[in-house]
Amino acid sequence: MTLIDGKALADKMAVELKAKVDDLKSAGVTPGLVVILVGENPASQVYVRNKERRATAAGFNSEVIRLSEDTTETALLELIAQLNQDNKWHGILVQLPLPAHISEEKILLAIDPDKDVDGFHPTNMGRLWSGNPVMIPSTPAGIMVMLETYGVEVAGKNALVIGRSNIVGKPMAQMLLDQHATVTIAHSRTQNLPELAKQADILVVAIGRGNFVTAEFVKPGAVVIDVGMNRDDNGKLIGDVKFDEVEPIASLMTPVPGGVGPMTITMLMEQTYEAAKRTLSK
Ligand SMILES: Nc1nc2c(c(=O)[nH]1)N[C@@H](CN(C=O)c1ccc(C(=O)N[C@@H](CCC(=O)O)C(=O)O)cc1)CN2
Ligand SMILES: [Mg+2]
Repeated sequence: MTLIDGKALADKMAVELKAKVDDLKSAGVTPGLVVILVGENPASQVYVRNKERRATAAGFNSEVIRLSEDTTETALLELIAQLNQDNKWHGILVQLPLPAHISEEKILLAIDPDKDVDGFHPTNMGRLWSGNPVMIPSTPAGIMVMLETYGVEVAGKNALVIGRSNIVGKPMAQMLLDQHATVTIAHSRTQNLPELAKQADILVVAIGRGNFVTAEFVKPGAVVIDVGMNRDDNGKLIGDVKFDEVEPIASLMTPVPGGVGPMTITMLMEQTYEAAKRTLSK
């Protein structure tokens, strides 16, 4: 089994991005990423800090707007409307999850689709599904880059995506389909899931249950991508795949941590850069 080193790939891409950003700056455009964080979710605080750090390291203009837990939906909508108008920002990102009193759907709909670096706006989801991707969700985008980098042939292969979220499962399925895989989407109510999974050449697991995928799910030689981030009873970070069991069966596999996660923020930076570059030709 070969381990897919997401961390090393992310670091390499960050170096290359810095050079591309320097060129873009010479042409008069500095990519700008603004991140909005509402509330005190500890994991979100870590992710947002990492985004800010990585944006600054890439040479972007970068700002984090931290709002209190009791921020109203109206206030957040007004802020987004302002940022949509501000040419300094090529990417606007609202960190999820939002507090329960704010509608995620309404907020995501308010972001200018051309600044929606997460690719969560229905316009961008529709662009992706109609074969004309512009801004795409960074987690599945990072997985596609990992597959390509590690020479995984996708065309004609059986790919099974376990999980149907808008953030990972659905866009992942479309990106694999776009590369001519035969794609199945499974989820918590799928019957005979181990049997189904055992037919997959490429297995992407984003179901959000620790150690869910065991040896009986995996075809010998399969490529196994683990999007899960769960805590075990001791507080240790674990994936959706039972690593020790699957490792002897798979040909290629992502670890948790150090696999899919680091590539997520890398792809966010790439998309912000691309959005900034597009303003040159406007
Ligand atoms: N607006 C968004 N909200 C959320 C997204 C998103 O893409 N856009 N995704 C997740 C959180 N997330 C980025 O925001 C994210 C999660 C995890 C990682 C990561 O690098 N994970 C590491 C482990 C980190 C740890 O030790 O806890 C890894 O897997 O190696 C990056 C980004 C939900 N919200
Ligand atoms: Mg993303």
